[in-house]
Amino acid sequence: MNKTIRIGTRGSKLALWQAEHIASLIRPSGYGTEIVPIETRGDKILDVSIAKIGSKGVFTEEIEAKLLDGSIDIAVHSAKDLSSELPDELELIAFTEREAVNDVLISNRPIDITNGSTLRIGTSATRRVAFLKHFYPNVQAVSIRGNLQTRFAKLEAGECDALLLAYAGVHRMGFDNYIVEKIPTSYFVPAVGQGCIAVECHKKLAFDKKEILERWVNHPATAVCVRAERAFLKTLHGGCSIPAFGYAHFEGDLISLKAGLISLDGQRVIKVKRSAATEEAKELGELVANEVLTIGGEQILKEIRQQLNNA
Ligand SMILES: NCc1[nH]cc(CCC(=O)O)c1CC(=O)O
Repeated sequence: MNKTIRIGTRGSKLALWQAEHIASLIRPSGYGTEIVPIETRGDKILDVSIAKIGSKGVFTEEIEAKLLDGSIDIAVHSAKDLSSELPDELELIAFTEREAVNDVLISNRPIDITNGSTLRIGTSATRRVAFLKHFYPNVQAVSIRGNLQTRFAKLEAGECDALLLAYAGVHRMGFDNYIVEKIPTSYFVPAVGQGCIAVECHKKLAFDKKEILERWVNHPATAVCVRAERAFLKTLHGGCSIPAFGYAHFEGDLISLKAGLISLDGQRVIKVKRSAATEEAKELGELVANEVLTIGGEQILKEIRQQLNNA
């Protein structure tokens, strides 16, 4: 029996860290691991914002091709970067235990975001730009792309006064010392899947390997929450380029999901919070999404599609 799990991943430092983390969870099982770095379209195109090149699969297509042809066993992704719809032959088999899901403000000097008339905050995620406009109308959002190291270099070079990033990535890359503020999830709701690492595989992956992943890598409580969030996103037909947000966590025995949409100008926030039993995670996501669509989300999505087409 072949007892080596071949792990496909993007080649960025964060992606390699995540793949290495998955390998470290697999290792105690007795199975070996091999990491296979794969370059994606999203890694090559650095000068246009992701929203404009069309988000669908830019960081995953080449990796999924290798899952389909069997040259890797699993692919490791930030759960956040995964499109809500996978190719039919593939599935998500494991989600790692989630750490802090917050966004954080990063700088090399003290920053007061509430007094931000002259602050330039580097970010390119549509959700963060819209939330900045909504909660901190005085700050200026400047588009900063590239991997985390590139973004830090741009901060150091003075292209912005601070960066707005996911805590998870900052922490994994060892940049904790630069965190000047942890922004509460109570109002700055994270992106779907933020802080969680997802493992994707072929539905026909060998049974023993599937069992290893389910037993040693998957964290059931996180998995059920992220599945609720992803059901929400799927019902909106959204990828990572729409300003949707969604965060589920346990409140006692129930999953509580807070999710919604924000208009690109930050003017309108549609937010719904509901809870359900764990067996109903998927239905919870769908229910919340349909409610968001009904109370104004449909209109926001329509406007966003028009604006992205015209950009
Ligand atoms: N969109 C890029 C991306 N994808 C995953 C992470 C960090 C890790 C995570 O959120 O799980 C980041 C960087 C960021 O948003 O700051």
